Formats: sequence, structure tokens, C-alpha cells
Amino acid sequence: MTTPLLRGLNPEQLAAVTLPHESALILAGAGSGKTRVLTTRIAHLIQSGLASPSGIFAVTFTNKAAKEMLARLAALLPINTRGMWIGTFHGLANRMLRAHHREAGLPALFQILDSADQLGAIKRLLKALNVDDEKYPPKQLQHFINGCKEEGLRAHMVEAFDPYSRKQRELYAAYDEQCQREGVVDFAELLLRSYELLQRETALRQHYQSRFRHILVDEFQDTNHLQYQWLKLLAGEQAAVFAVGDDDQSIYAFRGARVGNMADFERDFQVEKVIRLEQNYRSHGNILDAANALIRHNQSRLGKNLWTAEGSGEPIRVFEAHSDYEEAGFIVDEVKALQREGVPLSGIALLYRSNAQSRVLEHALFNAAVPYRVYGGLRFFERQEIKHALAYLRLIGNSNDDGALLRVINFPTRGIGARSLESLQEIARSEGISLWQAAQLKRMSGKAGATISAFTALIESMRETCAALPLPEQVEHMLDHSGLVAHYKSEKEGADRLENLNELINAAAGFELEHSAEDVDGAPDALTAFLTHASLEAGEHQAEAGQEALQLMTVHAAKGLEFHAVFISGLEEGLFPHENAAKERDGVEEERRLMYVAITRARRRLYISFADSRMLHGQLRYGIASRFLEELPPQLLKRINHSGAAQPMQQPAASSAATGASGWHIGQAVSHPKFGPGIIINSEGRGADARVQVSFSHAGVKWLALEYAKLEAS
Ligand SMILES: Nc1ncnc2c1ncn2[C@@H]1O[C@H](COP(=O)(O)OP(=O)(O)OP(=O)(O)O)[C@@H](O)[C@H]1O
Ligand SMILES: [Mg+2]
Repeated sequence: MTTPLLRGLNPEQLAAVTLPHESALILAGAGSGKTRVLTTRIAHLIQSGLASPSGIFAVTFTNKAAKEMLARLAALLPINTRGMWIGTFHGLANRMLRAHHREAGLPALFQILDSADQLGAIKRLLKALNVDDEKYPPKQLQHFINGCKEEGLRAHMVEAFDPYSRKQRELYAAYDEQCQREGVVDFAELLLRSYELLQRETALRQHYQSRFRHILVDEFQDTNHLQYQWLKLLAGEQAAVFAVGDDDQSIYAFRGARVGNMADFERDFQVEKVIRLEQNYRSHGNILDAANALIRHNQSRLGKNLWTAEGSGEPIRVFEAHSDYEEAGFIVDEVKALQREGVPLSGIALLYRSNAQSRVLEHALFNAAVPYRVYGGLRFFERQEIKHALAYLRLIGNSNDDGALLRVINFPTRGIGARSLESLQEIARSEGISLWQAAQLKRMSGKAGATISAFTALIESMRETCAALPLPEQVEHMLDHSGLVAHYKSEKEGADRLENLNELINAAAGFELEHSAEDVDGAPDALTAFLTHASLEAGEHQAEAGQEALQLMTVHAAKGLEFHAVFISGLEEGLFPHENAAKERDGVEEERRLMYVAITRARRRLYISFADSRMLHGQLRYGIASRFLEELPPQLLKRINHSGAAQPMQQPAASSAATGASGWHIGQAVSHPKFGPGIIINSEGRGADARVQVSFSHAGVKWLALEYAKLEAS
């Protein structure tokens, strides 16, 4: 029973990993090893021949989590994990649609609209239909459309009893038509489309149902209605669904997540018994006690206990700052102190409730020359110049993409005025064709007609040249010939933007290195694959790959992750809990779950800070400490006073980042026969079970099982 794979698991974990082919629910608190159990189960199924890699379908919540899972599997098993169906809901749905685009009614080169693209498309629609956007605000409509899709509702299925909702419904239908015409798909559509595909195409459904005998779902508490239905359809009668989750970490109710899916799951899948894991392996006792004490204030809970065999560790450090600037300064000082203690920057997370809070923190970090990486927020792929560049690429890939065409037809300026564009749109509308096709009709005369023709000719010629070029050179060719580079060169503050554009070539090169041709999730060519990647993974390429960096993110984005040290900033009423929470039913409870998620990300050290005053939305506001601070037992806290300077931190025995008996330690230089030189940046497990995460100079970041990896100190 105790293969090296299973060694080190506690009895409940072992039971979960080795469960026979039946559906199961693992309900357990933070850091109890849910994700680890799920990954180990996949490895176990494959290793013991109970499943083939192609018979497994695993859903995680973020791209980061999916990547980590694949990396861990690769470390555990001598298999090629590349073709495995492990990814996010969106990623897997996209893959299915790429493979069966015809049956799904989509062009082979369909492009994905991210949230901003979608908003743009909606604005365009309202304009085309002469709808008053004050009466039907685009953002609200976007929310409505996505909400419907997440419930699995097409426009004709939406109930509407008053003129306003009827109009909304009509706009939803018109929006879908527009997307269809342009060959674009928004995020919510990815899932709904593939759900409908499976529902409609019996043979296809049966194919997947008999193929995926094991479906595994992480973070199950945050699945929404459609995701649940989708899983049910995919599972059919034969698959065993292995769902892991924690009701206390349900933080996406505002996006339609349903904790109720857990109860439905038990019923629908005849779950015999729910497995609970109660030992927490992540955090020291004080951190865990604080999390437990906090979440006890919530009424609606399924109820769970968590304990740890680790000592209580350090107290939780609480800092009250005069201002947000002082708070940021404090954090920077502490980060530096941690660095001096040997904690790598990637082992430190700086969390905040809202994206807007990051600016001051970023500013302080920038000034102190601390490298950092922001997850979410202003992402690389969301910057204006990158959006323009991607729009050119999209147009090269698919000329009917009206959104892309509108974005760049007159950028850089070509003298195509609003009037000419309106005429073009008019032709497209009356003929029911795309703008590109309308341009081909050459109905517009004079200068306007000539400039538009010149533009389409330019794109055509770029398309022709690009067809013969490798991906990075396609990007480069486009940058040079579109006029983007020249434009930003002539702009006074264009230097940053030029750097970003150059970085896009690097991104394409990096993408090509990482993904061989057959590994592009069924995309027909490298360009489409790259564009898909840009939409799905916005934000993950912004920092130089492999660079040690402090991790900045919202609490939402931190779900499932863990760090040696965590800072939670902005613990003020109105900010955290967020002021909007007061308006929602269950609002404060959801905020508290969010705080629970934040606290439980920390392994060894936790800082909580708040400021008496801060600039927010252009106004100075005075804050009072969050109620969540009051809910933490005072004996677990150590208040750090106003002096501004950080107090010297004692070097606690328990906070050493060593991997215990294995003899390796974080920060150590190592070398691997295949991957070359690197530095250990993270570790987990003990003894035969120990694994280390190594950042290799050339081969990127990888998890390695020490028992198998031939790692040498260097
Ligand atoms: N039996 C074990 N022995 C040693 N370490 C373990 C064991 N089980 C889990 N861990 C470690 O504990 C940490 C938390 O595990 P994991 O991330 O799987 O928890 P989780 O339940 O998924 O947490 P979350 O709810 O935050 O997603 C990881 O570092 C993991 O490797
Ligand atoms: Mg997890």
C-alpha cells in the first residue's frame, strides 16, 4: 500500500487518494491537503494502472494552479503531462470548442473576448442600434448577459415581464448575433457553448463520457450553476467525480458561485460518505487559531475543525499606520527584513481587498527597488499598446473580427474619420456582413474609400508575409508595418510603451518555446494559440519570467496558494469588509470568508496592517480598524507601534525555511543533470515525500521529488 507516492499521507488523505471508482466529496478546511490529495490521486490512478493519463479530466480554479498541478505530476510520474486535460473551466471548454468548432458553429479561428473586449463590443452594439447607453449602461448589460450565460440561459430562455427587461433580453440576443457574425466568443460563452455542444451532440457526449472515467474538481465550493451542470453532463452515468472543497472559502457568490452545489452533488452523485481532513499542514498554530476564531463568527457553515501538529510559531504582527503611505513604507521595510533572513521574495505575498489599493504599494516597492509582480489589476496584456498590437494580430488571424478592426483601423491615425466609419458600419449592417467584408465591396468612393482599401491591403500583405514566419517574427513584422512602433517612437512618453511592445515579441518567443506545435489546445496555428493564450492568461507574463519577485494580488487571486510570509493590508471598515458588502445578503459573511482565505495563505508569518487615513478614489478618507481585527483573539497578536520603523524581528527557530531532515534549504544553489543550475525557492513534505521547487537558470521553475530527482548541491 505504501508506494513512495502514498507515503507521508495521513489516514484520511490516504483513504481519499485510494478511494475506489466512485464519486466522492472531500470537505476540508484550508491547508489540509485537498489540492495535494487531488493531485496525488491522479498520480496514483495512473501509476497503478487504474486510469490512463488521457482518461483523466481535472479542473482547477486558476491557470497558475493548473500549471502547478501539471508540474507536480511531472515530478511524481515519468509521463508526459502535455496532452492531459487538466486546466481551468475556461481553458478546458476552449479546448473542446477548438476540437469541435464546426459542430459548435464556430469558425476555426474564433477569438476570445476578454472582459474589456466584451464591454467594447457591447458599446459598439448599443451605438449601432441607437440605444441610449444611459438608460442601458453597457457595464450593466455586460453583467446581465454574463449572469444569464452563467445560469445557462440563452436570450430566448430569459423571462421578462416588463418593457425594460424585454429590451435587455433583446439586446442580449443582438449581442450574441454580433459575436457569432464576428467569430468571437466571450468567457461565459466558452462554457455555455461547450455545454450546449455536449448536450446536443449525442455521439460526442458519449465519446467524452466514456473517455473521462475520472473527473476531479478542485475548489468545488466556487463552482457556479452552469459549471456544475457541465460537469454533470460530462460525467454521465459512468465517471467517478472527485470533488474537493471548503465552504468556508466560498468567495465568488458575487459571480454566481453556489455553495449549494455541494449538497446537490452529494445527492446527484450518490456520494456515500463525505471525507473530512482536519490536520492542517500549512500554517503554524497561531495563524491557524486566528483563522479558526475568525470564521467562527459566521453563522452559515457546514462546520469543520482544523488542527496542526506544528508549534504555535510567531504571533501575528498587527501594524497601525497613520496613512496608506506609512503602511506601504512599513511593508517595504519588513519585506527587506525578511529578505535578510533568507526568505525569497517569491515566498512573500502582499494581499489587498481591492485592486485600487495596489498603486501606493507598487509605488513604494518601485522606489525601494523591490521587484514585484502584480497578479490581476493592470496586466501586461491589458495595456493599451498591447491591446492595439493584439488587435492587429487578431485581424491578421481573422479579418471578420470587427472589434479588432475598429480598434486599429485608425490607429495610428490614417485619416479615416468617424463619418467614413459610420458609412462602413452602415453597409455592414444592411448587408449583414462584417466590416472587413463591407470594405471589400468597395462601395465607398473618394478619399475615404481609398484609405480604407489601403488599410485592408496593408493587413492582407502582413497576413501573406506572416504566413511564412515563425511566431515572434510575425509579431515583429506586424509591429514594424502597422505603424505602431513609429507612432510610439514619436510620442513624448512612448518609451515605456515601446518597451512593452518589444516585450510582446519576447512573450511570443517564450510562448513558442513552451508550447510545441501539437500542444496548442487544438488551435489551428501558432498565432491563434498565442492570441488564445493572451486572452486566457492575461497577467501571467507581465514580470520577467523566472525573476524573483514579491507577489502582489487581491485576496481573491490568492485562493489555493501559500506563502512563507503574508501581508494583509488595508484592514479598515469599508475597505475590508468592503462597503458594498453591507448591501448584499450574506455580504459580511462572504467578506469574512475572504479574510479567512487571506489568513490561511500564510505558512509561517502573518502581518495585518491598517491605516488611519488613505487616499481612495481621489479622496482622503479616515478609516477605523476593521471588525475582523477585533474578532481575532488578542493573545495571538503582537501590536507594532506607530514609530514607523520596523522593530527588529527575532529569528524564530520555527520560521526557518529549511526542508527539515532532507538537508536542502530554501535559497540553496543546486544543479540537476538535465535542467542545469538553479536555486531552491520552495519546499514541501518530509523524508521520502519531500519535494522542492527549483528556479533553474535556463529551464524555468519546476517541482522535483527529492527521492527521484538527482539533485546536487553546487
Ligand atoms: N500529509 C502531508 N504531509 C506533509 N505536508 C502535507 C501533507 N498534506 C498536505 N501537505 C502540505 O500542506 C500544504 C497545504 O496543502 P494543500 O495546498 O493541498 O491544501 P488545501 O487543502 O488545498 O488548501 P486550500 O484550502 O488553501 O486550497 C501544502 O504545502 C502541502 O504540500
Ligand atoms: Mg487547495
